[in-house]
Amino acid sequence: MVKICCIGAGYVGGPTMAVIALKCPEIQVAVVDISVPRISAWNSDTLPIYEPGLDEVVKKCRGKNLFFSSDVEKHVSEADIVFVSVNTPTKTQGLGAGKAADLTYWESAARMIADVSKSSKIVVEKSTVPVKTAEAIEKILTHNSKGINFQILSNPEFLAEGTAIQDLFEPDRVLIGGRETPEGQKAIKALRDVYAHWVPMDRIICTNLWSAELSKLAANAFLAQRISSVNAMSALCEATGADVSQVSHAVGKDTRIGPKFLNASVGFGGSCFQKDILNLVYICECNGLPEVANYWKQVIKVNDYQKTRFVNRIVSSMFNTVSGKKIAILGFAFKKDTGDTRETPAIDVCKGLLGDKAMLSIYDPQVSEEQIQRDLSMNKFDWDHPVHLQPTSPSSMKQVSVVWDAYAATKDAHGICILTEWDEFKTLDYQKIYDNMQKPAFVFDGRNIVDVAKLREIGFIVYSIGKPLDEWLKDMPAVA
Ligand SMILES: NC(=O)c1ccc[n+]([C@@H]2O[C@H](COP(=O)([O-])OP(=O)(O)OC[C@H]3O[C@@H](n4cnc5c(N)ncnc54)[C@H](O)[C@@H]3O)[C@@H](O)[C@H]2O)c1
Ligand SMILES: O=c1ccn([C@@H]2O[C@H](COP(=O)(O)OP(=O)(O)O[C@H]3O[C@H](CO)[C@@H](O)[C@H](O)[C@H]3O)[C@@H](O)[C@H]2O)c(=O)[nH]1
Repeated sequence: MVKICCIGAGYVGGPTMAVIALKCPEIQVAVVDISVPRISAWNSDTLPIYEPGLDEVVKKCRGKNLFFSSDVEKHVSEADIVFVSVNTPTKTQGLGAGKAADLTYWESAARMIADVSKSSKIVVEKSTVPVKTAEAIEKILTHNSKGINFQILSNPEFLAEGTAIQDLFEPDRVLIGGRETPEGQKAIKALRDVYAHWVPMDRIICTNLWSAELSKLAANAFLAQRISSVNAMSALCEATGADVSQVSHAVGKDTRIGPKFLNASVGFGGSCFQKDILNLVYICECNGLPEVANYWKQVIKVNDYQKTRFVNRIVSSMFNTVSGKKIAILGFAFKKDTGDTRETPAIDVCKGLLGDKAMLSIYDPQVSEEQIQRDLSMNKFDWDHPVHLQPTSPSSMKQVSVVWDAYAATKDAHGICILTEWDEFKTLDYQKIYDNMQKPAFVFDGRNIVDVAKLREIGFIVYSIGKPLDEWLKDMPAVA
């Protein structure tokens, strides 16, 4: 029986291994993590991450051919294939701080594999890593390997949170990079055989190691670049009276461009886009390519501009101050259908409003009060780390209250900011909300989900990103 072990039971390791276990009943899959609470949660009825469809998959396989354990060394030593799916956040200190990937977790996992292995293994990079990481990992493994053969493969993951199970069931592609030696090719085939249980062969792409590593960074950079492009257009739409949804629709109809990933928003978030682009920028700089680095840096700059622009719109619309005013924040997660808040634009928007002394009342159906308080008190990039590896929660902020209902959040508020596109925000009783708010009542829709005409009819002053401006906002500066 082939044995797989995955180091890192996070957003990638957990769902990916659960799907491999489901699709390959004859393979035994162990997911291990240094975090005992995280492993306990995977073994309980309340999984540590919220992901539609995940519960069902885990329940079908757990205890049969899928196991979650904190006995990392035992499972690694027994495995034929070891996936490494640990976090690779942005470095906060030292050389490359604020840009380069922090490979501390990766390196310690590699050293542990070298220490405990007694038989040959295929080691698979599942984490997103800088191009050429496999070379460094190879050195760590082979210098400690006591004659054991390790083959390194790069098999980056392309799932998106909120649709992880669907993405894993029907991936656009599976990418496997390996050495161009007979042993490397044999290792590629072994991993390809795992995915071939459910992924059509023409969707399994095999490349050299460096192409696979770089393709992951490139894919995220291209996706984020589309969002920054449409967000840049949204500012121009507001200045000219064009409607960004109409522009996106017209542009996306061109089959060379395509309709996906053209939704204007308050900015992209999530643990990947910013981190991976900063990493790409750093690699370009290290390779003497400042023009290429600056090109990609601009994607992040436009994203920061979009978040600042949104905050400035709120403050300038509300008589240039939100000091002491209650603002309802609807949605805190970086996108709908996840409880993940890493790099969520809500952190920057809330911090901007808190800087102007607003009183925030926050509601998100999947994010806990503890997480929100922690995010708002943390330094940039610290929130890239898993909760259990973050500094302990500082005392909670007095200007922030977290409530469990959109109606409680909006009661007596001066304004509402929609920061996550949860479906339930589309069907709220906005008349009831309006009746219970201070007047004039403002809605700032950072996700373009509300019916602007209907809300204006009720009496709201509405700002919706990239849409023709409300009379109220027309002569106010876009960036105060
Ligand atoms: N989140 C996503 O949607 C996504 C998608 C594709 C790729 N990725 C990439 O996958 C990687 C993992 O991301 P994630 O979101 O799953 O991270 P995560 O923080 O949710 O999970 C990583 C886990 O690794 C564990 N860990 C760290 N060092 C360890 C060690 N030495 N031994 C055992 N366990 C260890 C941590 O405790 C944590 O539970 C990152 O490189 C990320 O860029 C993420
Ligand atoms: O048209 C769009 C699409 C997305 N977003 C925002 O972009 C961010 C990222 O969304 P998404 O890409 O759907 O989620 P992630 O889970 O971050 O997935 C991305 O990052 C993963 C980690 O590398 C990759 O595996 C995925 O392929 C890639 O889509 C979120 O804040 C979205 O709200 C927009 O603002 N407009």
